[in-house]
Parts: sequence; C-alpha cells; structure tokens
Amino acid sequence: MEIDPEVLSIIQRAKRVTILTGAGVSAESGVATFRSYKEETKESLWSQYDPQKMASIEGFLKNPNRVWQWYQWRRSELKSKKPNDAHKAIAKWQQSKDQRVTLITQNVDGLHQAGGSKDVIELHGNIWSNHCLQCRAEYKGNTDGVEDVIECPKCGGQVRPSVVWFGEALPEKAWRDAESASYSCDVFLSVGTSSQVYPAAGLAALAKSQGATVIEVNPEPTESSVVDYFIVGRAGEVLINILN
Ligand SMILES: CC(C)NC(=O)[C@H](Cc1c[nH]c2ccccc12)NC(=O)[C@H](CCCC/N=C(/NCCC(=O)O)S[C@H]1O[C@H](COP(=O)(O)OP(=O)(O)OC[C@H]2O[C@@H](n3cnc4c(N)ncnc43)[C@H](O)[C@@H]2O)[C@@H](O)[C@H]1O)NC(=O)OCc1ccccc1
Ligand SMILES: [Zn+2]
Repeated sequence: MEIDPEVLSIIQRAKRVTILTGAGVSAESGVATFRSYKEETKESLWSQYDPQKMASIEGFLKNPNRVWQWYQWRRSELKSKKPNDAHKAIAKWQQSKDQRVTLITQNVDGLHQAGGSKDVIELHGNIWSNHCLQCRAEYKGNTDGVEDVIECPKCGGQVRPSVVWFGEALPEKAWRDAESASYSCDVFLSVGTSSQVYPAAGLAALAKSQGATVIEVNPEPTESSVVDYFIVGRAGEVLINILN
C-alpha cells in the first residue's frame, strides 16, 4: 500500500509524535473490536450482551457474576492472542532517537506491552488487573477459572476488573499524561479507533488546537472533522510502511 509522500514526510519530519490507538490496532491479532463485537462473537453466548451495558457499574451491581464471567471469557479469548505488526512497529518507533513518540491506548488487552512498548498510557485500564470496588485495594490473587465474584480479603468488598467502565472517570495520571502529550505534539496519529468514546475521542481536537497535524489510520475512515489526512488501510501494513 502506498502512503501519500507528502503525508509520509510530515510524519517523518515531526519531532514529537503522539499516537492514540483503539480496538482496531488489535484486530489483526484476532481480537474483536467493539464495533464488530456482535459479528465476531456470534458463536458465543456472549454476543447477546451489549458491551456498553456489561462494561458499566450499573451492569456489575445488577449482576456481578455475569459481568465477572464476561471479563473471564474475554481474558480466556485474549490468552491466545499475540501482538501483531502494528504493535511491534509502534514499540520500535518509540525507540526512535530523533522523534519523541508517546503512546496512548484505549485498549485494555495489554498487547502493546506484549509487543515491546514501554510507557503505555492506558486510558481505560488493563483487563489483567483487578481491584476491590469498596476499598480499591489491588487484588493480586490468581483468578484463572474463578466463575463467581471474589470477596476482597481486606474488606469483604467485591473484586472487579481494573478497567474504566462507562460513566466512570479515567485514571487521573493517565488522563493528565494523555492531555499533555496531545498538547505538545507536532503530529497526532489516531490508529484503529472509531473516535466515538469520550473523553479519549477529544484528544485529537486538543492536539489540533495546538497546531498539530492530525492523521488517521483506519480501513474505514471516520467522519472526524479534525483529521487533516486519512491513511486508508490496516494498522499493520500502514505502520510498517511509515517506518521503512
Ligand atoms: C459511547 C460514547 C458515546 N459514550 C461515552 O463516550 C461515555 C459518556 C460520555 C462522556 N463524555 C461524553 C461526551 C459526549 C458523549 C458521551 C460522553 N464516556 C464515558 O463513560 C467515560 C468512560 C469511557 C471508557 C469506557 N471503557 C471502555 N473500555 C474499558 C472497558 C472494557 O473494555 O470492558 S471504552 C471501549 O470502547 C471503545 C471502543 O472504541 P474503539 O477502540 O475505537 O473500537 P471500535 O470497535 O469502536 O472501532 C474500531 C475501529 O478500528 C477500525 N479497524 C478495524 N480493523 C482495523 C485494522 N486492521 N487497522 C486499523 N483500524 C482498524 C474500525 O474501522 C473502527 O473504526 C474504546 O474506548 C474501548 O476502550 N467516562 C466518563 O465520561 O465519565 C464521566 C465522569 C467524569 C468524571 C467523574 C466521573 C465520571
Ligand atoms: Zn476491599
């Protein structure tokens, strides 16, 4: 796939690049995106559940075991997934001597880190960690095969996955770091996200307001009005082309 040479030179000339990724960057690892959730999970009994309802405090309080079991199922699905070319290319890019590359992700799957990325700003948490809903203590016990909600050994509260549910605030430090990386970049690269979920979807506009060039990588371009250049393609092949 050919990337417009003008866009390529804007990216390669940038001193500070901030990358925001979404579920699309893990699609080539076989991880279902939120958009294609129903289609890709139609074999499983979980396809009947709306991710936004399951990924919410209301959903958890209404039926804690069902939400816990949904996360256990997603973890079992993720266990066999490997980082793809996009994850690896971004990790390599972060090692660049002449460009400061900051990685912000909405993904909770940990595949960026598995692909070699350091300092990943996880805006929506990480599915491999758990903490107590009541006292917020991290739960370090092994949860493999545990089908019912675990009781917090410290306060007896309910243990939940350490992801950000809809209606919940983002982790303060992660959000602050994401804001400053968006404010202070020359190029803001939005990769594999439908830019529908806020406040993450507002970061591109933040970067634009500071004069950054906003570039989107997606096989299905969004209608986002802040994007200056659309690179229509899959993350793996596009990022390999940008780096070569
Ligand atoms: C749906 C949306 C309208 N709702 C929201 O944005 C809500 C409400 C809201 C807040 N502000 C607003 C302003 C306007 C409207 C609504 C709101 N936001 C919240 O609730 C946030 C919390 C949002 C975080 C929710 N948690 C997630 N995940 C963790 C859980 C879990 O995973 O279980 S969100 C989750 O969904 C989102 C999915 O989006 P994408 O990643 O973009 O994936 P999607 O499937 O949509 O798209 C994939 C794209 O990839 C492309 N693609 C496919 N293949 C490839 C390929 N091969 N290569 C490249 N691209 C590819 C496709 O074409 C597609 O475009 C991600 O963010 C993901 O993390 N919290 C909050 O606002 O709290 C308040 C508050 C503030 C202070 C104090 C107290 C409370
Ligand atoms: Zn507790």
